[in-house]
Amino acid sequence: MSYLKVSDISKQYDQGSDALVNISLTLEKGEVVSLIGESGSGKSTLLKIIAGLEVQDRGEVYLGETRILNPSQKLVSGYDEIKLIHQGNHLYPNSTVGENISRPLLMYDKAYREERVKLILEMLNLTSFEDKYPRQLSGGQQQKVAIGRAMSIEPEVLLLDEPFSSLDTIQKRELIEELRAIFDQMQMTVLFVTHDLDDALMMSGNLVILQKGKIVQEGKAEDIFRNPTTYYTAKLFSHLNIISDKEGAFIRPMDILIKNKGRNPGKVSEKKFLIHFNQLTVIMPEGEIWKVEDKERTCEVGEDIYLDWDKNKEVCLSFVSSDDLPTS
Ligand SMILES: Nc1ncnc2c1ncn2[C@@H]1O[C@H](COP(=O)(O)OP(=O)(O)OP(=O)(O)O)[C@@H](O)[C@H]1O
Repeated sequence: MSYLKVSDISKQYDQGSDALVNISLTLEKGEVVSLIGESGSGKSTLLKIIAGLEVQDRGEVYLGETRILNPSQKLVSGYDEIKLIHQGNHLYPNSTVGENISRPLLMYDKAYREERVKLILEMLNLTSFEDKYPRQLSGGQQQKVAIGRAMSIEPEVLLLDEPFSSLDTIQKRELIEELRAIFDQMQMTVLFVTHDLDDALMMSGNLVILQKGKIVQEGKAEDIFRNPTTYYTAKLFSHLNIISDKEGAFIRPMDILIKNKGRNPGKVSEKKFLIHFNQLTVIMPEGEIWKVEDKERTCEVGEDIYLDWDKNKEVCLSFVSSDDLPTS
């Protein structure tokens, strides 16, 4: 039996606009899943409903055998077993790191509190910061303290709602890697919400993709990358070049081979130096604009090149709405 079960959840804030539509998903104990979706796709609403902090119109959430009650069904909303952490989780500015982490443990005896705080500080590599105040910490360290505070009462499930969006890319990657190792070690069940695919992949290879309140695809990242079912999921991973003589077929810039002669002629109109390759903009015979990765960095603006690719690498979609495609 699944551990965290979200069953057929729907939610409308205003009549006529769906925030969530028939959302079902399950997490096993110790599973870490990244939930990705653009702004307004319903990610925060879903996490709040899972945590018992928002009222859904339909559907249920279970943690093991326990049904999670929403604020209309329970006097004090929320559960110690399910902790929601977001960017706005402010620390108490006049309390030290140690005091912040021990705050939720006030009703426990002193010895247990001290032991738990010590353990969390060690786990998060924050022992030397125990007596410091939040203002003396970096943004990443403050977020770690917020997570430590949520973990102090030993929750079963952590729901992370873009908690690192204020951090720079390097800080964020290091923190995600560090936390992932801790979650594995503690067998913590985690749903990590982000709008950034790189962050999602750093945290977990198991993805759930949300678009306009609906789950459009879920599974292993590699499978979604190679076999996306919608244009939106395909486009999350990279730019897609439209293969004009094949309906619903696309080729990713990284899957294109650049040749001196052959088929698919094009003219390089722009070259951008990126970390792992030069990104070329190529004008194709019918005026289509393609993006191509020049890994050898040999092509120049104005050059005529020929493009080739393995047919197996083509992304073929059975339905593409004209609204999805770029207008050019
Ligand atoms: N309290 C509210 N009252 C009315 N509408 C709301 C409320 N909260 C969210 N919504 C609407 O519900 C939809 C989903 O919002 P939600 O915040 O869950 O999305 P999100 O994916 O978390 O977005 P973001 O990444 O920008 O935080 C949006 O259209 C939003 O405008």
